[in-house]
Amino acid sequence: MEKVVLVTGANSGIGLALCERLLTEDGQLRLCLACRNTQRGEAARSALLTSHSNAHVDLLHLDVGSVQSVLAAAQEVKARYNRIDFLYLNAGIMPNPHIDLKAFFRGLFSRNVINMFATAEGLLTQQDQLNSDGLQEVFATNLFGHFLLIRELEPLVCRAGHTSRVVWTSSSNARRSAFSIEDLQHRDGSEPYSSSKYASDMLSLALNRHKNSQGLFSSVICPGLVMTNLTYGILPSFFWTLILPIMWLIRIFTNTFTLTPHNGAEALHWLFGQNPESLDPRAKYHSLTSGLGTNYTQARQMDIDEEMAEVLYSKLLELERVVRKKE
Ligand SMILES: NC(=O)C1=CN([C@@H]2O[C@H](COP(=O)(O)OP(=O)(O)OC[C@H]3O[C@@H](n4cnc5c(N)ncnc54)[C@H](OP(=O)(O)O)[C@@H]3O)[C@@H](O)[C@H]2O)C=CC1
Ligand SMILES: CC(C)=CCC[C@@H](C)[C@H]1CC[C@H]2C3=C(CC[C@]12C)[C@@]1(C)CCC(=O)[C@@H](C)[C@@H]1CC3
Repeated sequence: MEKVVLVTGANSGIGLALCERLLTEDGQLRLCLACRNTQRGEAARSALLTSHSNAHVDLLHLDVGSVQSVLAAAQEVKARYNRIDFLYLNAGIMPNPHIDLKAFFRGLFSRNVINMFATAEGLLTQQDQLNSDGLQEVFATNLFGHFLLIRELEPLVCRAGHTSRVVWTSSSNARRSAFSIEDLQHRDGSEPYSSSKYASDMLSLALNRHKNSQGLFSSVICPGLVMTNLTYGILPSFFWTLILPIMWLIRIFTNTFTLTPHNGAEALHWLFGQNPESLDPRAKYHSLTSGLGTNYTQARQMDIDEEMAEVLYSKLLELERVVRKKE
């Protein structure tokens, strides 16, 4: 039976590389590229069909940062497919990033240097804003839109006698200290990206608790540091060009500099071949690349408070009720 796979943020970076790898692995797939920009989505679809001419690749208009778009896209998915085997929740943003250069140079000469390059802890802040639904944009895009999508697609992913999978593209930048259960949307802080990624780690755990019995299994991954539109937005492009040789050098010392979207998609691709019952719901699966360029996936335990994950889950359900009422 052909598998149905939906990928959000599929038109570039890690999402597009994942699609390429999945089609190479399984030519029978029905792949749905969920993209907010139809032109960019069409370009990605054409590129995939150039290398996989017999593949089934569909396009879906989806802006995960908009409640109305998520509801409309979910209706469309339910009309097109009768089940979803894999839901890759990969779309993500980091708007207006700011690097603390002082902290960077301090970190460079400290014992924490490897961790700093792997997680960017203490280096990055962002400026977030409200979207047209009155939600914080980073929270709405990286977390809530995806949550709403899962809820809407429950008839296709929670089916008796059938297993479906949700995979979140999280980050090693996810940090417990950046998240507050009193301020889910991170209105008052300056690390909305870290907060939203930590929330996705918790939500994955809660989804497993609530939905495993209905055949839905959730996992989280970190792609490592990958050169994509997201990272190019952090520093001016001439700077990246300048330091790129240094970055390839750093790769000798840390396996988290995966650098290419193909390498970054390793854990996403690896999960595709795994039996969900063999996975650890408390683990984050990291894409890693050795100094010699070999890709592999490693499970690392997440720093998660199960009780807080439950509270987050119920708060998201409550917010869902509120936004549905508005709609
Ligand atoms: N690059 C890295 O080092 C790391 C990335 N990640 C995560 O990987 C994921 C993929 O990012 P990456 O490939 O790096 O960056 P890209 O910017 O290349 O990809 C992000 C994708 O998400 C899409 N997207 C953004 N906002 C929305 C939206 N509102 N609705 C629908 N799609 C949207 C983008 O579409 P569009 O082209 O229209 O903008 C794009 O296709 C993100 O979740 C990111 O947080 C995690 C750790 C490290
Ligand atoms: C390599 C040199 C000499 C300088 C680059 C310094 C920073 C720009 C760089 C160091 C660690 C990086 C990093 C990320 C962005 C760029 C850095 C801060 C991320 C935050 C990108 C998005 C993610 O989700 C994280 C996993 C990355 C963690 C490391």
